[in-house]
Amino acid sequence: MGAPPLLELSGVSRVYGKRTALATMNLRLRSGKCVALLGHNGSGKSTLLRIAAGRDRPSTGTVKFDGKPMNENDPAVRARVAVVGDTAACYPDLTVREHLQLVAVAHGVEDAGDWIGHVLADRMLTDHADALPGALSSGQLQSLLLASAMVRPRDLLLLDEPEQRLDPGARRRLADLIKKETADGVGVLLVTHHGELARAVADRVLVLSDGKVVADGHPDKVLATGTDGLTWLAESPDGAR
Ligand SMILES: Nc1ncnc2c1ncn2[C@@H]1O[C@H](COP(=O)(O)OP(=O)(O)OP(=O)(O)O)[C@@H](O)[C@H]1O
Repeated sequence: MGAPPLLELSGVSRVYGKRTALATMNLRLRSGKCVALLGHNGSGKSTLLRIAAGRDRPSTGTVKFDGKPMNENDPAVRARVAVVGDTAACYPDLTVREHLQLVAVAHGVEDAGDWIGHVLADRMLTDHADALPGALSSGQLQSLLLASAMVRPRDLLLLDEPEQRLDPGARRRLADLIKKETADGVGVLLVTHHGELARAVADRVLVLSDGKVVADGHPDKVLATGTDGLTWLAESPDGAR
């Protein structure tokens, strides 16, 4: 029997009161692959990502990480799953470098100094290494969140709109980062509003609309070029290409 998928959602749905945020769906992610989730505001992308991270429980269905039920509180899960969310959780009195040192220490990474230096340079934060979060621009803060995920071990990387607030150059570096992650064998689940980013990095794209999967396949099949650049098929009223 082959290895189980890194992440497997089976029959997962999420209902809040009377609202179905996520209709029943299945998703498998293998190591070294990137699945991108696209869709309008409120279509259920972040709900799915939170469930995948074990931060929220599905109303139905199961979530397995490496063949075992996903449990965010399991130390093995916390050691192997990195999440870059949409909220900037920084300590106001720790510098950029101290944040990265803290994450490295918390995850048992020894002698992280050189690697932290590399990550700082990679995210264009070297000149801001000694700055407090309050002195960073919003794009630099987003880069710090990404850098925090890079200084710790990970087999699964969950990214919720990581392109937010990044300029085109920083978005290109983000695409390079995601491609390097998958090349290193990390499985990446990417929530994004950016079709170009999804096309650049994803092996598969899922489009959600009102909590339902309305398109699923290779980026070239799912993503079409619209008047304002890449858009997704489901955006056209009749779903036609
Ligand atoms: N804790 C909650 N309680 C009630 N409803 C919620 C909760 N979280 C999300 N929802 C609802 O579930 C639906 C899906 O929300 P979700 O945040 O997953 O959308 P999204 O696709 O990530 O949107 P965006 O692109 O705006 O980030 C929305 O209608 C939202 O209002």
